[in-house]
Amino acid sequence: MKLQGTSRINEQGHLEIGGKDTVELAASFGTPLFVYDTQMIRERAQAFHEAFRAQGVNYQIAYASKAFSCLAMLQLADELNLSLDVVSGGELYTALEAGFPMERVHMHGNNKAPEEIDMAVANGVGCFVVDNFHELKLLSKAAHSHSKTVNVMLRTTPGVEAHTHDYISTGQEDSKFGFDLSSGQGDEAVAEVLADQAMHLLGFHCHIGSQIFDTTGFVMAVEKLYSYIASWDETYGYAPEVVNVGGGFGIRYTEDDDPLAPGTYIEDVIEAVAREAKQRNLSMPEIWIEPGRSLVGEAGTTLYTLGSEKDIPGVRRYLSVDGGMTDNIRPALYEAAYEGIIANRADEPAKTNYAIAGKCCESGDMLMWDLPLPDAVAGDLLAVFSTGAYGYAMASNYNRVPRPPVVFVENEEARVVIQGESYADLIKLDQPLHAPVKA
Ligand SMILES: Cc1ncc(COP(=O)(O)O)c(C=O)c1O
Ligand SMILES: N[C@@H](CCCC[NH3+])C(=O)O
Repeated sequence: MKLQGTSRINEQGHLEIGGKDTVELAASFGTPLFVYDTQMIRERAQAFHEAFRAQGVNYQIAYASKAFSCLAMLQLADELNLSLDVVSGGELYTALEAGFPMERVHMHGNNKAPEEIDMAVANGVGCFVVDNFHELKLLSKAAHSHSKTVNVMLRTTPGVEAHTHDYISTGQEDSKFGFDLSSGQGDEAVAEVLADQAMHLLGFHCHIGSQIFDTTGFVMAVEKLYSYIASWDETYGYAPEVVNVGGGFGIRYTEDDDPLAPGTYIEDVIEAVAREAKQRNLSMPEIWIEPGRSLVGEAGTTLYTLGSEKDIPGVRRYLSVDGGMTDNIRPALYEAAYEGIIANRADEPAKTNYAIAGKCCESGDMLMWDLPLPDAVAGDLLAVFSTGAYGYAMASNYNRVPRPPVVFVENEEARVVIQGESYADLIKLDQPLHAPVKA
Protein backbone atom coordinates (compact mmCIF):
# COMPACT_ATOMS: atom_id res chain seq x y z
CA MET A 1 0.00 0.00 0.00
CA LYS A 2 1.35 3.40 -0.97
CA LEU A 3 1.69 5.54 2.15
CA GLN A 4 -0.57 8.57 2.17
CA GLY A 5 -0.52 12.08 3.64
CA THR A 6 2.34 12.68 6.04
CA SER A 7 2.93 8.95 6.62
CA ARG A 8 6.48 7.77 5.94
CA ILE A 9 8.95 5.16 7.08
CA ASN A 10 11.63 6.68 9.31
CA GLU A 11 15.28 5.78 9.87
CA GLN A 12 14.37 3.13 12.45
CA GLY A 13 12.13 1.43 9.90
CA HIS A 14 9.06 2.58 11.83
CA LEU A 15 5.88 4.04 10.39
CA GLU A 16 5.68 7.72 11.18
CA ILE A 17 2.55 9.90 10.89
CA GLY A 18 2.49 13.68 11.32
CA GLY A 19 6.15 13.49 12.32
CA LYS A 20 5.35 11.07 15.17
CA ASP A 21 6.82 7.59 15.36
CA THR A 22 3.88 5.18 15.66
CA VAL A 23 5.93 2.87 17.92
CA GLU A 24 6.24 5.77 20.36
CA LEU A 25 2.57 6.66 19.98
CA ALA A 26 1.62 3.09 20.86
CA ALA A 27 3.98 3.15 23.85
CA SER A 28 2.52 6.45 25.11
CA PHE A 29 -1.18 5.87 24.51
CA GLY A 30 -1.53 2.09 24.29
CA THR A 31 -3.29 0.08 21.60
CA PRO A 32 -5.67 -0.05 19.90
CA LEU A 33 -5.18 3.57 19.01
CA PHE A 34 -6.80 5.75 16.35
CA VAL A 35 -4.28 8.18 14.87
CA TYR A 36 -5.50 11.04 12.65
CA ASP A 37 -3.20 12.86 10.26
CA THR A 38 -4.91 16.24 10.59
CA GLN A 39 -2.83 17.86 7.88
CA MET A 40 -4.44 15.43 5.47
CA ILE A 41 -7.91 16.52 6.61
CA ARG A 42 -6.93 20.15 6.04
CA GLU A 43 -5.64 19.31 2.55
CA ARG A 44 -8.82 17.46 1.64
CA ALA A 45 -11.03 20.31 2.78
CA GLN A 46 -8.82 22.73 0.86
CA ALA A 47 -9.09 20.63 -2.29
CA PHE A 48 -12.90 20.73 -2.11
CA HIS A 49 -12.89 24.49 -1.48
CA GLU A 50 -10.52 25.09 -4.39
CA ALA A 51 -12.61 22.94 -6.71
CA PHE A 52 -15.67 25.07 -5.98
CA ARG A 53 -13.82 28.37 -6.17
CA ALA A 54 -12.39 27.39 -9.54
CA GLN A 55 -15.95 27.03 -10.83
CA GLY A 56 -17.06 30.34 -9.37
CA VAL A 57 -20.28 29.08 -7.82
CA ASN A 58 -21.73 29.67 -4.39
CA TYR A 59 -21.37 26.56 -2.29
CA GLN A 60 -21.26 24.88 1.08
CA ILE A 61 -19.23 21.82 2.01
CA ALA A 62 -20.96 20.15 4.93
CA TYR A 63 -18.79 17.67 6.77
CA ALA A 64 -20.95 14.56 7.38
CA SER A 65 -20.11 14.28 11.05
CA LYS A 66 -21.48 10.73 11.27
CA ALA A 67 -18.13 9.67 9.75
CA PHE A 68 -16.27 10.78 12.87
CA SER A 69 -17.59 13.18 15.44
CA CYS A 70 -15.96 14.58 18.55
CA LEU A 71 -15.43 18.09 19.88
CA ALA A 72 -11.96 18.49 18.38
CA MET A 73 -13.03 17.18 14.98
CA LEU A 74 -15.96 19.58 14.79
CA GLN A 75 -13.75 22.48 15.85
CA LEU A 76 -11.32 21.52 13.11
CA ALA A 77 -14.22 21.38 10.63
CA ASP A 78 -15.23 24.89 11.70
CA GLU A 79 -11.64 26.11 11.28
CA LEU A 80 -11.70 24.67 7.76
CA ASN A 81 -14.84 26.64 6.89
CA LEU A 82 -16.93 23.55 6.55
CA SER A 83 -20.63 23.35 7.33
CA LEU A 84 -21.90 20.38 9.29
CA ASP A 85 -24.31 17.54 8.60
CA VAL A 86 -25.76 16.17 11.83
CA VAL A 87 -28.20 13.32 12.02
CA SER A 88 -29.32 13.12 15.62
CA GLY A 89 -29.73 15.03 18.85
CA GLY A 90 -26.39 13.57 19.94
CA GLU A 91 -24.53 14.83 16.88
CA LEU A 92 -26.23 18.21 17.29
CA TYR A 93 -25.31 18.31 20.98
CA THR A 94 -21.67 17.62 20.08
CA ALA A 95 -21.79 20.52 17.60
CA LEU A 96 -23.29 22.81 20.24
CA GLU A 97 -20.68 21.84 22.81
CA ALA A 98 -17.91 22.33 20.24
CA GLY A 99 -19.21 25.86 19.64
CA PHE A 100 -19.92 25.09 15.99
CA PRO A 101 -21.87 27.96 14.35
CA MET A 102 -25.47 26.74 14.27
CA GLU A 103 -26.28 28.60 11.05
CA ARG A 104 -23.92 26.22 9.24
CA VAL A 105 -25.52 23.10 10.70
CA HIS A 106 -27.77 20.96 8.50
CA MET A 107 -30.14 18.74 10.46
CA HIS A 108 -30.63 15.33 8.86
CA GLY A 109 -32.37 12.12 9.89
CA ASN A 110 -35.11 9.86 8.58
CA ASN A 111 -36.89 9.70 11.92
CA LYS A 112 -36.18 12.88 13.81
CA ALA A 113 -37.88 12.77 17.18
CA PRO A 114 -40.04 15.75 18.22
CA GLU A 115 -37.46 16.56 20.92
CA GLU A 116 -34.63 16.56 18.36
CA ILE A 117 -36.61 18.84 16.05
CA ASP A 118 -37.40 21.14 18.92
CA MET A 119 -33.76 21.24 19.99
CA ALA A 120 -32.64 22.06 16.45
CA VAL A 121 -35.29 24.78 15.97
CA ALA A 122 -34.54 26.32 19.36
CA ASN A 123 -30.83 26.46 18.58
CA GLY A 124 -31.36 27.94 15.12
CA VAL A 125 -29.78 25.33 12.85
CA GLY A 126 -29.14 26.52 9.30
CA CYS A 127 -31.57 24.12 7.70
CA PHE A 128 -33.55 20.93 8.08
CA VAL A 129 -33.06 18.26 5.48
CA VAL A 130 -36.61 16.97 5.69
CA ASP A 131 -37.04 13.31 4.95
CA ASN A 132 -40.80 12.58 5.07
CA PHE A 133 -44.34 13.88 5.67
CA HIS A 134 -44.37 12.90 9.33
CA GLU A 135 -41.36 15.14 9.87
CA LEU A 136 -42.92 18.03 7.92
CA LYS A 137 -45.82 18.03 10.40
CA LEU A 138 -43.55 17.91 13.42
CA LEU A 139 -41.28 20.60 12.01
CA SER A 140 -44.16 22.92 11.15
CA LYS A 141 -45.50 22.56 14.68
CA ALA A 142 -42.11 23.25 16.26
CA ALA A 143 -41.41 26.24 13.99
CA HIS A 144 -44.82 27.77 14.75
CA SER A 145 -44.44 27.22 18.48
CA HIS A 146 -41.02 28.95 18.44
CA SER A 147 -42.41 31.66 16.13
CA LYS A 148 -39.56 30.98 13.73
CA THR A 149 -39.25 30.41 10.02
CA VAL A 150 -37.07 27.38 9.34
CA ASN A 151 -35.10 26.66 6.20
CA VAL A 152 -36.07 23.41 4.53
CA MET A 153 -34.26 21.20 2.07
CA LEU A 154 -36.37 18.30 0.84
CA ARG A 155 -34.46 15.03 0.70
CA THR A 156 -35.43 13.20 -2.46
CA THR A 157 -34.69 9.71 -3.72
CA PRO A 158 -34.07 10.21 -7.41
CA GLY A 159 -34.14 6.49 -8.25
CA VAL A 160 -30.44 6.25 -9.01
CA GLU A 161 -28.52 3.26 -7.74
CA ALA A 162 -24.91 3.81 -6.81
CA HIS A 163 -22.58 0.93 -7.61
CA THR A 164 -21.65 0.15 -4.06
CA HIS A 165 -22.55 -2.25 -1.27
CA ASP A 166 -26.34 -2.57 -0.88
CA TYR A 167 -26.24 -1.36 2.70
CA ILE A 168 -24.50 1.89 1.81
CA SER A 169 -26.54 2.64 -1.30
CA THR A 170 -29.33 5.15 -0.62
CA GLY A 171 -30.56 6.86 -3.78
CA GLN A 172 -32.62 3.98 -5.17
CA GLU A 173 -36.43 4.10 -5.03
CA ASP A 174 -36.66 1.26 -2.53
CA SER A 175 -34.94 3.17 0.28
CA LYS A 176 -35.99 4.26 3.73
CA PHE A 177 -34.63 7.74 3.01
CA GLY A 178 -36.34 10.73 1.49
CA PHE A 179 -39.35 11.59 -0.65
CA ASP A 180 -39.85 9.25 -3.55
CA LEU A 181 -39.99 11.31 -6.73
CA SER A 182 -41.59 8.88 -9.17
CA SER A 183 -44.73 8.37 -7.08
CA GLY A 184 -45.40 12.09 -6.68
CA GLN A 185 -44.33 12.40 -3.05
CA GLY A 186 -41.97 15.20 -4.07
CA ASP A 187 -44.82 17.28 -5.56
CA GLU A 188 -46.90 16.94 -2.46
CA ALA A 189 -43.99 17.86 -0.20
CA VAL A 190 -43.13 20.95 -2.26
CA ALA A 191 -46.76 22.10 -2.08
CA GLU A 192 -46.88 21.53 1.66
CA VAL A 193 -43.70 23.49 2.40
CA LEU A 194 -44.60 26.37 0.07
CA ALA A 195 -47.97 26.70 1.77
CA ASP A 196 -46.50 26.92 5.26
CA GLN A 197 -45.56 30.38 6.54
CA ALA A 198 -43.14 28.89 9.05
CA MET A 199 -41.06 27.15 6.40
CA HIS A 200 -38.77 28.51 3.73
CA LEU A 201 -38.01 26.05 0.94
CA LEU A 202 -34.29 26.38 0.22
CA GLY A 203 -34.11 23.56 -2.26
CA PHE A 204 -33.52 19.87 -2.77
CA HIS A 205 -31.19 17.23 -1.50
CA CYS A 206 -30.23 13.78 -2.67
CA HIS A 207 -27.53 11.34 -1.58
CA ILE A 208 -27.06 8.35 -3.82
CA GLY A 209 -24.76 6.25 -1.66
CA SER A 210 -21.20 5.89 -0.44
CA GLN A 211 -17.74 4.95 -1.70
CA ILE A 212 -18.56 5.98 -5.28
CA PHE A 213 -15.76 6.12 -7.84
CA ASP A 214 -17.31 7.79 -10.84
CA THR A 215 -19.48 10.80 -11.47
CA THR A 216 -22.17 9.15 -13.61
CA GLY A 217 -24.53 8.50 -10.68
CA PHE A 218 -24.26 12.10 -9.49
CA VAL A 219 -24.92 13.46 -12.98
CA MET A 220 -27.89 11.11 -13.44
CA ALA A 221 -29.30 12.16 -10.07
CA VAL A 222 -29.02 15.83 -11.02
CA GLU A 223 -30.74 15.20 -14.37
CA LYS A 224 -33.52 13.22 -12.75
CA LEU A 225 -34.01 15.82 -10.04
CA TYR A 226 -34.16 18.62 -12.61
CA SER A 227 -36.89 16.89 -14.58
CA TYR A 228 -38.99 17.29 -11.42
CA ILE A 229 -37.68 20.75 -10.61
CA ALA A 230 -38.91 21.82 -14.06
CA SER A 231 -42.41 20.61 -13.24
CA TRP A 232 -42.35 22.35 -9.84
CA ASP A 233 -41.31 25.53 -11.61
CA GLU A 234 -44.29 25.17 -13.93
CA THR A 235 -46.80 24.28 -11.24
CA TYR A 236 -45.67 26.49 -8.38
CA GLY A 237 -43.32 28.97 -10.03
CA TYR A 238 -40.69 27.67 -7.63
CA ALA A 239 -37.00 27.22 -8.41
CA PRO A 240 -34.44 26.05 -5.84
CA GLU A 241 -31.85 28.35 -4.27
CA VAL A 242 -29.79 25.30 -3.32
CA VAL A 243 -29.16 21.84 -4.73
CA ASN A 244 -27.36 19.43 -2.41
CA VAL A 245 -25.94 16.29 -4.04
CA GLY A 246 -24.88 14.66 -0.76
CA GLY A 247 -21.60 12.88 -0.11
CA GLY A 248 -20.29 9.45 -0.98
CA PHE A 249 -17.04 10.34 -2.77
CA GLY A 250 -14.87 7.23 -2.76
CA ILE A 251 -11.52 6.82 -1.01
CA ARG A 252 -8.58 4.43 -1.15
CA TYR A 253 -8.95 1.57 1.31
CA THR A 254 -6.78 -0.79 -0.73
CA GLU A 255 -4.54 -0.67 -3.80
CA ASP A 256 -7.58 -1.70 -5.86
CA ASP A 257 -9.38 1.55 -5.08
CA ASP A 258 -8.73 4.39 -7.47
CA PRO A 259 -10.51 7.47 -6.20
CA LEU A 260 -11.15 10.55 -8.31
CA ALA A 261 -9.77 13.91 -7.23
CA PRO A 262 -12.39 16.00 -5.36
CA GLY A 263 -12.33 18.48 -8.24
CA THR A 264 -13.59 15.90 -10.74
CA TYR A 265 -16.80 15.23 -8.80
CA ILE A 266 -17.37 18.92 -8.25
CA GLU A 267 -16.77 19.90 -11.88
CA ASP A 268 -19.10 17.23 -13.22
CA VAL A 269 -21.86 18.02 -10.73
CA ILE A 270 -21.65 21.76 -11.38
CA GLU A 271 -21.61 21.22 -15.11
CA ALA A 272 -24.70 19.02 -14.90
CA VAL A 273 -26.60 21.49 -12.70
CA ALA A 274 -25.61 24.45 -14.87
CA ARG A 275 -26.71 22.62 -18.02
CA GLU A 276 -30.02 21.48 -16.55
CA ALA A 277 -30.82 24.90 -15.06
CA LYS A 278 -29.93 26.78 -18.24
CA GLN A 279 -31.97 24.42 -20.41
CA ARG A 280 -35.00 25.29 -18.30
CA ASN A 281 -34.30 28.99 -17.90
CA LEU A 282 -33.74 28.60 -14.20
CA SER A 283 -31.08 30.43 -12.25
CA MET A 284 -27.97 28.59 -11.08
CA PRO A 285 -28.51 27.44 -7.49
CA GLU A 286 -25.88 27.18 -4.78
CA ILE A 287 -24.28 23.74 -4.82
CA TRP A 288 -23.87 21.95 -1.51
CA ILE A 289 -22.12 18.68 -0.84
CA GLU A 290 -21.78 16.45 2.23
CA PRO A 291 -18.51 14.55 2.25
CA GLY A 292 -17.71 12.43 5.28
CA ARG A 293 -15.37 9.61 4.33
CA SER A 294 -13.44 11.63 1.76
CA LEU A 295 -12.50 14.23 4.38
CA VAL A 296 -11.44 11.95 7.22
CA GLY A 297 -11.27 8.34 5.99
CA GLU A 298 -7.72 8.16 4.66
CA ALA A 299 -6.47 10.43 7.44
CA GLY A 300 -7.14 7.73 10.06
CA THR A 301 -4.85 4.81 10.90
CA THR A 302 -5.52 2.27 13.64
CA LEU A 303 -2.60 0.81 15.57
CA TYR A 304 -3.05 -2.63 17.12
CA THR A 305 -0.72 -4.95 18.99
CA LEU A 306 -0.52 -8.46 17.62
CA GLY A 307 -1.21 -11.31 20.01
CA SER A 308 -2.11 -14.93 19.46
CA GLU A 309 -1.38 -16.82 16.27
CA LYS A 310 -3.07 -19.92 14.91
CA ASP A 311 -1.61 -21.73 11.95
CA ILE A 312 -3.87 -24.21 10.17
CA PRO A 313 -1.41 -25.87 7.75
CA GLY A 314 -2.54 -25.58 4.17
CA VAL A 315 -5.52 -23.47 5.18
CA ARG A 316 -4.69 -20.18 6.84
CA ARG A 317 -2.56 -18.39 9.39
CA TYR A 318 -4.60 -16.37 11.84
CA LEU A 319 -3.11 -13.51 13.80
CA SER A 320 -5.21 -11.75 16.40
CA VAL A 321 -5.16 -8.07 17.32
CA ASP A 322 -6.16 -6.41 20.57
CA GLY A 323 -9.25 -4.80 18.97
CA GLY A 324 -11.41 -5.75 16.02
CA MET A 325 -15.11 -5.37 15.29
CA THR A 326 -15.50 -3.18 18.37
CA ASP A 327 -13.40 -0.45 16.75
CA ASN A 328 -14.03 -1.38 13.09
CA ILE A 329 -17.33 -3.06 12.27
CA ARG A 330 -17.04 -2.35 8.53
CA PRO A 331 -15.46 -5.66 7.43
CA ALA A 332 -18.17 -7.60 9.29
CA LEU A 333 -20.97 -5.30 8.14
CA TYR A 334 -20.02 -4.59 4.52
CA GLU A 335 -17.20 -7.04 3.79
CA ALA A 336 -15.07 -3.91 3.60
CA ALA A 337 -11.42 -4.48 2.67
CA TYR A 338 -8.44 -2.86 4.36
CA GLU A 339 -4.67 -2.99 4.14
CA GLY A 340 -1.98 -2.65 6.74
CA ILE A 341 1.68 -3.05 7.60
CA ILE A 342 3.82 -4.00 10.58
CA ALA A 343 4.50 -0.50 11.86
CA ASN A 344 7.63 -1.37 13.86
CA ARG A 345 9.25 -3.15 10.87
CA ALA A 346 7.69 -1.12 8.10
CA ASP A 347 10.78 -1.45 5.88
CA GLU A 348 10.72 -5.27 5.74
CA PRO A 349 9.24 -7.00 2.72
CA ALA A 350 6.04 -9.02 3.07
CA LYS A 351 6.48 -12.81 3.04
CA THR A 352 3.35 -14.46 4.34
CA ASN A 353 -0.38 -13.92 4.00
CA TYR A 354 -2.16 -13.60 7.32
CA ALA A 355 -5.81 -13.51 8.30
CA ILE A 356 -6.19 -10.75 10.86
CA ALA A 357 -8.75 -11.56 13.53
CA GLY A 358 -10.27 -9.38 16.22
CA LYS A 359 -10.59 -10.41 19.85
CA CYS A 360 -14.37 -10.65 20.07
CA CYS A 361 -16.34 -13.81 20.55
CA GLU A 362 -17.59 -13.89 16.94
CA SER A 363 -16.25 -15.87 14.00
CA GLY A 364 -17.13 -12.87 11.84
CA ASP A 365 -14.81 -10.65 13.83
CA MET A 366 -12.18 -10.55 11.07
CA LEU A 367 -10.44 -7.38 9.90
CA MET A 368 -8.67 -8.84 6.89
CA TRP A 369 -8.45 -12.27 5.28
CA ASP A 370 -5.27 -12.04 3.23
CA LEU A 371 -2.82 -9.49 4.43
CA PRO A 372 0.75 -9.97 3.21
CA LEU A 373 3.20 -9.18 6.03
CA PRO A 374 6.78 -9.94 7.01
CA ASP A 375 6.89 -12.83 9.49
CA ALA A 376 4.91 -11.32 12.33
CA VAL A 377 5.13 -12.15 16.03
CA ALA A 378 3.18 -11.33 19.16
CA GLY A 379 4.03 -7.82 20.27
CA ASP A 380 4.46 -6.45 16.75
CA LEU A 381 2.46 -3.35 15.93
CA LEU A 382 -0.06 -3.60 13.11
CA ALA A 383 -1.11 -0.36 11.40
CA VAL A 384 -4.39 -0.57 9.49
CA PHE A 385 -4.90 2.25 7.00
CA SER A 386 -7.90 4.38 6.06
CA THR A 387 -9.87 3.76 9.23
CA GLY A 388 -10.76 7.41 9.84
CA ALA A 389 -14.39 7.21 8.72
CA TYR A 390 -17.06 5.05 10.37
CA GLY A 391 -14.45 3.32 12.54
CA TYR A 392 -14.54 5.07 15.89
CA ALA A 393 -17.96 6.44 14.93
CA MET A 394 -19.43 2.93 14.77
CA ALA A 395 -17.39 1.50 17.65
CA SER A 396 -19.14 -0.51 20.34
CA ASN A 397 -18.48 -2.05 23.71
CA TYR A 398 -19.36 -5.56 22.58
CA ASN A 399 -17.74 -8.09 24.93
CA ARG A 400 -17.24 -5.09 27.20
CA VAL A 401 -14.23 -4.00 25.23
CA PRO A 402 -13.40 -0.36 26.07
CA ARG A 403 -13.35 2.03 23.10
CA PRO A 404 -9.81 3.12 22.23
CA PRO A 405 -8.37 6.63 22.50
CA VAL A 406 -8.06 8.90 19.49
CA VAL A 407 -5.09 11.16 18.84
CA PHE A 408 -4.57 13.93 16.32
CA VAL A 409 -0.98 14.18 15.07
CA GLU A 410 0.51 17.10 13.20
CA ASN A 411 3.91 18.81 13.08
CA GLU A 412 5.50 16.27 15.41
CA GLU A 413 2.83 16.76 18.07
CA ALA A 414 0.24 14.31 19.29
CA ARG A 415 -2.89 15.42 21.03
CA VAL A 416 -5.48 13.15 22.63
CA VAL A 417 -8.90 14.22 21.35
CA ILE A 418 -10.89 11.32 22.78
CA GLN A 419 -9.68 9.48 25.83
CA GLY A 420 -9.72 5.72 25.89
CA GLU A 421 -12.46 4.18 27.99
CA SER A 422 -11.51 2.53 31.26
CA TYR A 423 -13.14 -0.58 32.72
CA ALA A 424 -14.80 1.74 35.22
CA ASP A 425 -16.33 3.69 32.31
CA LEU A 426 -17.87 0.45 31.09
CA ILE A 427 -19.99 0.07 34.20
CA LYS A 428 -20.67 3.71 34.96
CA LEU A 429 -24.29 3.56 33.76
CA ASP A 430 -24.97 0.16 35.31
CA GLN A 431 -27.36 0.03 38.26
CA PRO A 432 -26.54 -3.04 40.39
CA LEU A 433 -29.28 -5.05 42.06
CA HIS A 434 -27.37 -4.84 45.33
CA ALA A 435 -23.91 -4.09 46.69
CA PRO A 436 -21.49 -6.74 45.46
CA VAL A 437 -21.09 -9.60 47.92
CA LYS A 438 -17.35 -10.01 48.08
CA ALA A 439 -15.92 -13.39 49.05
C1 LIG B 1 -27.27 11.98 3.70
C2 LIG B 1 -25.84 11.65 3.74
N1 LIG B 1 -24.95 12.61 3.46
C3 LIG B 1 -23.62 12.36 3.51
C4 LIG B 1 -23.14 11.11 3.82
C5 LIG B 1 -21.66 10.93 3.85
O1 LIG B 1 -21.24 9.91 3.06
P1 LIG B 1 -19.68 9.65 2.85
O2 LIG B 1 -19.08 9.52 4.20
O3 LIG B 1 -19.62 8.39 2.08
O4 LIG B 1 -19.15 10.83 2.12
C6 LIG B 1 -24.04 10.09 4.11
C7 LIG B 1 -23.58 8.72 4.40
O5 LIG B 1 -23.56 7.89 3.52
C8 LIG B 1 -25.42 10.36 4.06
O6 LIG B 1 -26.31 9.42 4.34
N1 LIG C 1 -21.43 3.73 7.64
C1 LIG C 1 -21.16 3.48 6.29
C2 LIG C 1 -21.87 4.16 5.22
C3 LIG C 1 -23.24 4.71 5.45
C4 LIG C 1 -23.12 6.06 6.04
C5 LIG C 1 -24.20 7.01 5.99
N2 LIG C 1 -25.34 6.87 5.14
C6 LIG C 1 -19.77 3.04 6.00
O1 LIG C 1 -19.06 2.75 6.89
O2 LIG C 1 -19.34 2.94 4.90
